[in-house]
Amino acid sequence: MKFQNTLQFAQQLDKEDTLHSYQNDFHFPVVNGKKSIYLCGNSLGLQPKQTKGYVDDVMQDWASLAVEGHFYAEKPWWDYHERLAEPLAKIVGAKTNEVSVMNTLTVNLHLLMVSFYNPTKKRFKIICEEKAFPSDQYMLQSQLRFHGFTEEDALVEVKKREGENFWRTEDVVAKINEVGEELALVLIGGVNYYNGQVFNMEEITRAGKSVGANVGWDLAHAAGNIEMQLHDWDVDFAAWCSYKYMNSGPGNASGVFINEKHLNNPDIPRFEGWWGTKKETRFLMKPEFEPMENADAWQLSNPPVLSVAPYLASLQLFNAVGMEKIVAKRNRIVSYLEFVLQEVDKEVTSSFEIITPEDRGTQLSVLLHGQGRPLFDYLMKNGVILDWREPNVIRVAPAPLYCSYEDVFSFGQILKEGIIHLTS
Ligand SMILES: Cc1ncc(COP(=O)(O)O)c(C=O)c1O
Ligand SMILES: Nc1ccccc1C(=O)C[C@H](N)C(=O)O
Repeated sequence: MKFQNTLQFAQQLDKEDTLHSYQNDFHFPVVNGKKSIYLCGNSLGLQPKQTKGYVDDVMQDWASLAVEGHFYAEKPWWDYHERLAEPLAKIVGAKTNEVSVMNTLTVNLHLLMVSFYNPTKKRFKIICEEKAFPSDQYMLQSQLRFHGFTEEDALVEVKKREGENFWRTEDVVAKINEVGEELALVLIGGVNYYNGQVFNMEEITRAGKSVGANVGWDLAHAAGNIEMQLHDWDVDFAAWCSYKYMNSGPGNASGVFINEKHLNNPDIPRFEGWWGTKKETRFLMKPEFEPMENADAWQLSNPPVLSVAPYLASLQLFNAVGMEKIVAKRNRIVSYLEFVLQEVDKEVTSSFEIITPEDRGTQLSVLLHGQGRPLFDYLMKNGVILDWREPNVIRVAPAPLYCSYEDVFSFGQILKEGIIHLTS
């Protein structure tokens, strides 16, 4: 489709957009008395209007039932998290028994490494992407130290090529083959937080498995953003947070995927707690741990219901729409965003470049050579909410459920005004 950089054209795209009305289901921050243009769903998704009801229900049950709420609330708390597995499995391409919701992302990655990183003298190396999200770096470094290795010995980072802003799949695969029999684990962010690149998870997983390594993915920026088939790709494990594209609220519960083939395998080590033991016998308070037969075996504690409830609300919305429609809109709105940025670049003597490669989801990362931080500040002051990543990147992510083409057009106009304002 040939795009035009006019308000009328953007409004026409909105008219054709079957997801357009979903923006009314979200709360938007107001800046200067006006609804903001929210392009930051890759960091914190907006609050769906129906979420409060889900949380209020829990508060009400707590008030009126107190401890009885565990078993007699309308949605009893003791198995509240089970309601999330089916809708969530659809989003990440898993079987229902392979998915669970618990803890938070970094915690879950640590717990999953307990199960899937069991180094030996011969096979102990981990492959990750260079400049992974810092929490992932700290997690990997501390796991290595815990097992008696050092980063220098055991952490292999796949680099981008000189002068390029993205990773090449062939370089990841070549590194996997090079490390070969020494490779214990591949653990990469499925969508990179900085440049927005979508890794070829299927091919990289295949390569990792072919040399005998475990393969896991940090899907913080992937869940609710791209379509995945974790089960069919034979991924061993994955974890993601729910507060970005999945709109479940700040610091909220994380999702995990554990491949069915690893469930009920007594040889896989695991840190355990009472919510991982069989429901049927849990309250007999026996000393023996009898694992749940699904991914819930990794649960430690009784679910933080107030944090899981918003995730359920959000999943209900996601499933009502379906990932297929979300991805179709995402492709179009990101292409439109790219077009609008290119138009701005033509109209004013700016100097920025989009560093996100073609394999992308909802986010475009824009490297600013010129104005940098003042331009970002200008955008924020003028009602565009996006984010800044050191040293000089703004990340722009029009989440398909609540961003409109008009938002993208207006962003382009404000960006242009900002550049003119700062260079005049
Ligand atoms: C790729 C990635 N990994 C890890 C994290 C850390 O998540 P959390 O603070 O929820 O553990 C984030 C975002 O905060 C992230 O984007
Ligand atoms: N949870 C947060 C709390 C405070 C500040 C940022 C975050 C983020 O989530 C950052 C996000 N992971 C990112 O890709 O930038």
